[in-house]
Amino acid sequence: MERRKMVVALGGNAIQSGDATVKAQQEALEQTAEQLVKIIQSDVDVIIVHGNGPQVGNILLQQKAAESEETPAMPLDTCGAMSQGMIGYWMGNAIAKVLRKQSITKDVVTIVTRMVVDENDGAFNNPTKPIGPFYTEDEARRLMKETKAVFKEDAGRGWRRVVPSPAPVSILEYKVIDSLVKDGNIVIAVGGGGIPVIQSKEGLTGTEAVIDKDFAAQKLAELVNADTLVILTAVDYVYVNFNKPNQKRLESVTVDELEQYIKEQHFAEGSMLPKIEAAIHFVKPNSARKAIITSLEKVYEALEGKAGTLISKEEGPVHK
Ligand SMILES: Nc1ncnc2c1ncn2[C@@H]1O[C@H](COP(=O)(O)OP(=O)(O)O)[C@@H](O)[C@H]1O
Ligand SMILES: NC(=O)OP(=O)(O)O
Repeated sequence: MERRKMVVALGGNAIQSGDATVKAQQEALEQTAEQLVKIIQSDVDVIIVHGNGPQVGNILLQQKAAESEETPAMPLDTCGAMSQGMIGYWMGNAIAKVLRKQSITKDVVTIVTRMVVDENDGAFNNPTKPIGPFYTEDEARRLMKETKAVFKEDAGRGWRRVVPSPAPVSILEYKVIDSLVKDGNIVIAVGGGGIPVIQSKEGLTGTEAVIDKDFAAQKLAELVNADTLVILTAVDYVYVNFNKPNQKRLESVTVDELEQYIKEQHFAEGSMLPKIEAAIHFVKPNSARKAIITSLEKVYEALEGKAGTLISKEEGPVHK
C-alpha cells in the first residue's frame, strides 16, 4: 500500500520570535523539532518547508552593510539561497538531535531548491512580501526616501521592507525530493518558498523576489502527490470574526464555505488569507486530499482529528 505523504509548512514563530541571534533561532528550532518528531514517528512520509522572511531580510542588510569592492553585496535570490542553507542546517541539526534521543534511525537532509517563476508575473511591479526587521513609520518613510526600497505596514505589527512575491510555477528538484522521502529520509526543501529563477532558452537566471512559503508548499504537495498539506502557524485554529467578541473557530470546513468566508473578508491579507488560498488550491482538484491549519503545539492532535482546522473539498469528519 502507498504510504501517506505529508508536506508541512512551518510558520515564522517556528524559527524566530523577536530574537535574531543564532542561539535564539537554534533554540527555537530545537523546540520545533521536538513537536515535529511526534509526527515523523507516525507512519507518514514528511517533507518540511519553512519560511525565511526575517532571515533573508537580515542577510540582505548584512550584505549592504559590509559592501565594498572586495566584498560585493549579493542579490536577493542569492540571499534566499543563503537563508535556505542556514535554516536547513540549523533545522537538520535540531531534528537529528531529537531523532537520536528517541533512537529513531532516519536521516534528515536539506535540499537547496529552485522555484521557477514567470518573468511577466504582475507581482514584480507590486512588492508585497515583508522581509527583515520591523521599523517605525518615520524610519520606514526616511528609508524609502534614501533608498529604492519599498516599505509597507505589516498586518498591524509595524513597517517592513516589501519585495516582489511571484506565484510558484514549478520546482526544479521535486523528483529528487520525492525519491529521498520515498527512501525513508526526512526532507527539508523549498525553504523560503524556493530560490526564484526565470527559465529561458539560455538557461536559468535568479530574480530578486521572495516567494510565499505557503503557496510554495502547496505547489510541492501537488508535484509529489501528497495527500495532506499541513500549514503550521501561531494559532491553533482558523477563525471567522477573528479577534472580535463573536470570534468562532473553524474545525472542519469545505472549500465552498471558505470561499464564502473569503468574500466576507474574514481572513487578513498577507497573513491568514494566503494560507487559506493555498489550502483551497490544494484540496479543490481532488476529494482525497486534505489540508490542516493549526499550531505546532497541536499538530499531533490535528493529525488525529482532535484539533486544528481541517479543510476538505466536500464535508469532512467532525472533531473526535
Ligand atoms: N481569520 C483568522 N484566523 C486565525 N488567524 C488569523 C486570522 N486572520 C489573521 N490571522 C492571523 O494570521 C496569523 C498567521 O499569519 P502569519 O503570522 O503571517 O503566518 P506565519 O506563521 O506563516 O508567519 C495568525 O497568527 C493570526 O494572528
Ligand atoms: N518566504 C516566506 O513566506 O517567509 P515567511 O513565512 O517567513 O514570511
